[in-house]
Amino acid sequence: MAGSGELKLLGAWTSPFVIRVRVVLNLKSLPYEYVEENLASKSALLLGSNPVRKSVPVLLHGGRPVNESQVIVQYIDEVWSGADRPSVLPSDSYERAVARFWAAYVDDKVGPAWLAILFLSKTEEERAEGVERAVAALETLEGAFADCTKGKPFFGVDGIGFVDVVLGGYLGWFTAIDKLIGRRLIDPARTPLLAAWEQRFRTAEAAKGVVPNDADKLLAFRETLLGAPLDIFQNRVTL
Ligand SMILES: N[C@@H](CCC(=O)N[C@@H](CS)C(=O)NCC(=O)O)C(=O)O
Repeated sequence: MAGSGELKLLGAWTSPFVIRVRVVLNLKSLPYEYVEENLASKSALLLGSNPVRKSVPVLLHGGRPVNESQVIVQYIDEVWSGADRPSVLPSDSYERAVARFWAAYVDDKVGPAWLAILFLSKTEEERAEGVERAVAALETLEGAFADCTKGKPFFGVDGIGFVDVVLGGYLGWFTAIDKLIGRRLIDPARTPLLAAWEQRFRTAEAAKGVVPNDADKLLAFRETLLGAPLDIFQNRVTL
């Protein structure tokens, strides 16, 4: 098994993409050095490690960078496998393909809606439209959850898995959205299975201290971003 003494994660505390990696590092009980990046003034290490995207997360393993959160999660799962390290992806090839499909769906559908609601909508109507798009994607995921889990608590085979961490990374910002719109984005009436899943994920040991739950702090952070002419989001978002 590869050594774990040389892991460094470049991140940002609010980033859904960073959070999913941290949850997996916790699940695997891997010690790592966490470096909080200021995305308005990126470090030379970040720019040198991820020159193409210049984004977080970046995982440095023995000094070598791995980029893109879903790639990082799969890398960690492959390198640190075995009986003492719970697997995030299923061992069965077909089930693995299904998990990858739904993880991609989350970032294709929930990700842009999240950005629209919090950062890109200019009017109440545009925000409401973003909320509806998010809820529609969550309804589709509700069906996937029922199909994939057949009564189990998480998408993963034996606990928190790939789709769980990919979707769970957004839950911090969902807390802020809940406060902004005055109701739960993961609506217990429309998506009861996911609403129960949300509570389980938030309280899981691996998510504690990693998934933010302070809506006011997140909304204050959002205000600073909205007030700054940063290119943090518009580069990669297709609405
Ligand atoms: N697809 C990427 C998205 C990463 C991403 O968008 N990170 C944001 C923070 S939430 C970032 O670093 N933005 C800075 C920039 O793009 O300049 C991943 O999954 O890792």
